[in-house]
This record gives sequence, structure tokens and C-alpha cells, in this order.
Amino acid sequence: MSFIKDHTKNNSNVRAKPFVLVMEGIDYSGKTTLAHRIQAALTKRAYQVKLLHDPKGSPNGRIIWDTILTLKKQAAHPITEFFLFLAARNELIYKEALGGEKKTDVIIFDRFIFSTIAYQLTHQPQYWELLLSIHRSFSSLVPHSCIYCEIDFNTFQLRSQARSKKDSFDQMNKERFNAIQWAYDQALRLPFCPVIRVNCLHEESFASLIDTIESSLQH
Ligand SMILES: Nc1ncnc2c1ncn2[C@@H]1O[C@H](COP(=O)(O)OP(=O)(O)O)[C@@H](O)[C@H]1O
Ligand SMILES: Cc1cn([C@H]2C[C@H](O)[C@@H](COP(=O)(O)OP(=O)(O)O)O2)c(=O)[nH]c1=O
Repeated sequence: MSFIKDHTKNNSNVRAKPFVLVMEGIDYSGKTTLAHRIQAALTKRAYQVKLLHDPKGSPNGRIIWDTILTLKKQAAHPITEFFLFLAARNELIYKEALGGEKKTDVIIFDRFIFSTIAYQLTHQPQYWELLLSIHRSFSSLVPHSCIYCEIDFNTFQLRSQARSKKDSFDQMNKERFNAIQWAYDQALRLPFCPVIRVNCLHEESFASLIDTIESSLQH
């Protein structure tokens, strides 16, 4: 029986686990834009959808984010950043994702675990499996599906010039961009969840993306 059908048929207090969809990709790849479109499309199809930004999607997460930015200026070690991002994610999961009274069918995380691998553990693949194990054990929420937004360096530069961020985190030259992209490519091959790669979707492919997501929800 499908997960969604379970929800609609059963109005008891028992909450079935939500489907966890994560949006990943380098800065400016279009994650947030696409996440909002997916949320709107699924809401239109009568699903209850929560959209959460990692790391800033919870009050304590925003405090941790400010600390991360401060430490970044002090050239903190990537592993220090790694623990802080995990801490922010823990707040996001327990306070926002699992909190609240309303039933949730789908949680969309705008960035999640793969970002930590790509940005903090870029050159340290020996830690990747460990990170996944930590996630599996400390959180009941692991991704069921990942949408990876692709972007090339030229488009990245054009978009970043058009929209300079006040709290820009990663000073991204081409070398860093390639390293993060490489880490993402490797991380997305880990046996964690299915990955859908997208690149500047047209209306037609957006509709088929939503169909694919909906069919995943029902299995
Ligand atoms: N498919 C697209 N085609 C063209 N521009 C896009 C597309 N998706 C997003 N953008 C633009 O690129 C910039 C970054 O998008 P955003 O969704 O904020 O990316 P991210 O969340 O990955 O940083 C924004 O200015 C947005 O309007
Ligand atoms: C979740 C996460 C984000 N980050 C970085 C990636 C982004 O540069 C920054 C989030 O900043 P943000 O401005 O929200 O970027 P975006 O809109 O692209 O998500 O934090 C990590 O380095 N590790 C992580 O685990």
C-alpha cells in the first residue's frame, strides 16, 4: 500500500514517516528556485510539503550559521565546520522537520548531507562513509531521493555576479568549484538514495520530474 494512501485513509494520531527529498548542488545551481516549484506542484496535488533550508532553517541553526561565518574568517579547520554544520542540521531535523502538529507527507531539504561531503570533506573521502553512518544512527530522517542541480562554472559566475550574497560563504574560484563538483560526483555514487540530475528544466521536463517524485512517494 502506498505511503500517501496510508495517510489519507488513516486519520489516527499515528504519523507515517514523511518522504525526504533533498536538493543538492553548488551555489546558484537553482536549488531554492526548483525546491519552491516542487513544493508548489506537490501542494497542488494535495500533499502536505515542508520546505527547509539547511543550515539556516531553524532559529538555532541561524545562530550556528553566524558562528560558522565568524570562524570562516578565522580560517577554522574544515572538520570544525563539519561538526557545526552537523549541529545545525540536528536542530533543523528535531525542531523543524520532526516538530509541529500538522502531518507532513514530504519534507524537502534545500541542501543536506551531500553538501557537507562536498564542501567540508572535499578532499577527505575516508570520512564520507562515517558521515553517512552518523546520519543513519543519529537521525531517523535519511534522504529517500536527491535532486542534484547541475551548473557549469560560467553560469555560476554569471549568476553570482548578478546576485552577490551578503554572507557569501565559500570564495569559489574555478579550482574550488571543480573540487566541490568532483566531491559531489563521488558522494552521489554512495549507496544512499536515488539521485535525479537536473539542469535548467523546461516546463515539459518539470512536469515529468513531478510525476517521478510522485511515483516515488507512492512506493
Ligand atoms: N532554471 C534557471 N534558469 C535560469 N536562472 C535560474 C534558474 N534557476 C535559478 N535561476 C537563477 O539563478 C540564481 C540562483 O538560483 P537559486 O535558486 O537561489 O540557487 P541556489 O539555491 O542553488 O543557490 C537566481 O538568481 C535564480 O533566479
Ligand atoms: C548544508 C551545508 C551548506 N554549506 C554551505 C554551502 C553554501 O555556500 C552555504 C549556504 O549558504 P546559502 O547562502 O544558503 O547558499 P545556497 O543558497 O547555495 O544554499 O553553506 C556547507 O558548506 N556545508 C553544509 O553542510
